[in-house]
Amino acid sequence: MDNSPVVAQADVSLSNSLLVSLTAKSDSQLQQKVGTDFDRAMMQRCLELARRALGRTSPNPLVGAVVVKDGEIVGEGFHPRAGEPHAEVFALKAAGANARGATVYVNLEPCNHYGRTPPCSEALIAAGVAKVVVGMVDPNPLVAGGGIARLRAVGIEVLVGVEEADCRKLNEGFIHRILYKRPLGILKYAMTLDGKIATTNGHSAWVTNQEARSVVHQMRAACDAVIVGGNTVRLDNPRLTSHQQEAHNPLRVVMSRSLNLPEEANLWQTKEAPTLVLTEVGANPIFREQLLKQGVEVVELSPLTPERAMAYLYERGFCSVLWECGGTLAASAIAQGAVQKVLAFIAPKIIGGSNAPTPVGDLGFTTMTEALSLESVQVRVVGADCLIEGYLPLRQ
Ligand SMILES: Nc1nc(O)c(N)c(N[C@@H]2O[C@H](COP(=O)(O)O)[C@@H](O)[C@H]2O)n1
Ligand SMILES: [Zn+2]
Repeated sequence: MDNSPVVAQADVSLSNSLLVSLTAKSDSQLQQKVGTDFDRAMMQRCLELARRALGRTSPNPLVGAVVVKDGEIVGEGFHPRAGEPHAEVFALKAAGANARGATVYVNLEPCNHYGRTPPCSEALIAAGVAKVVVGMVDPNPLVAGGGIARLRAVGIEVLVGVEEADCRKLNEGFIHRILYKRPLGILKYAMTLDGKIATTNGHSAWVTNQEARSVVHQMRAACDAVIVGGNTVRLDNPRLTSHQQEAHNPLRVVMSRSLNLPEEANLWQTKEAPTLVLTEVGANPIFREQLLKQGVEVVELSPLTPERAMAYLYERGFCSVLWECGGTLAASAIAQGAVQKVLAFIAPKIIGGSNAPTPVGDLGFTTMTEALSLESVQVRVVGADCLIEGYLPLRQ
């Protein structure tokens, strides 16, 4: 009898965006279903609304809210950016008097503090809502259950944990930022089936197909910054934008100790998206001036390391940073704890070349037992390519 994984094979041929979990069960399968089908559908609507501000809310989270009265949506809203009102406030405003006695759905616990804006808990109480359905507790110590407690204290029914896995995934950068005081570092690379990211002479356009490259563009739209090293600028001359009209473009960051970079590069064109060059104190002052004249921001950090870069980007309010660098920088970023998540595109191509570059340089490991085993691994087929996504084990 043929015991091959027929389901996976069949699905792969049917869909080019199929998600196959390598683990026995995916996170959402493992998660107990909370709420009714209607509750879950409303929470998914909140997530959809929240995504409208993808890449634009940091250091704040992505939040959407829906007000439901007598089974009908009477108000919706999302948080557009830090400093502007929260999702709940927009949704309550849209609902107007209909908010009295209504149920409010929101993917993150309503806040209960005065930050840049007043507490949403008080706005919900003032609007006279009867019930609040929450996707996840806010990890922000200023909230951390306080919003839920405040609502319950005045007799508002609160249900927590509806579609929690999806809510956490959408705001994984925000959660990581709050818990670890660093942006979430995501290492993305594209390699051939034989593990090469370019040919021996550095040519890499393109390892993967258009579909995979479009997924990368979407990833960029969701991130606050994308980092490359000087070598990537010299060899690939990338644009690092999201390549979509309305979408957010991340801050494009180049790490270069020497500032020995090309005079002309797509990254020095800053009309479409901003560029920041991180360098060492005093490096190549003439070229530094040239960059500044073209509108490129230059910041000196000594010593210039991935950890220092992430600490700096945290201070700038970033939640997520995409590492699109070569193997040497990727290895230091991993070694210094600047990477938590890996997105590896694998193209079914073989290029060979014993000196062709690979995605991760030397980590100093000598035995296979030292290998970093990714967790919560998911495999997705994207066009003709494959995307493996997973998380590095948390460092103690
Ligand atoms: N529930 C909820 N909805 C939103 O739309 C939000 N932006 C948040 N954010 C929480 O409040 C903090 C930011 O407060 P300010 O915008 O500075 O007033 C943020 O860290 C989250 O904890 N929550
Ligand atoms: Zn709020």
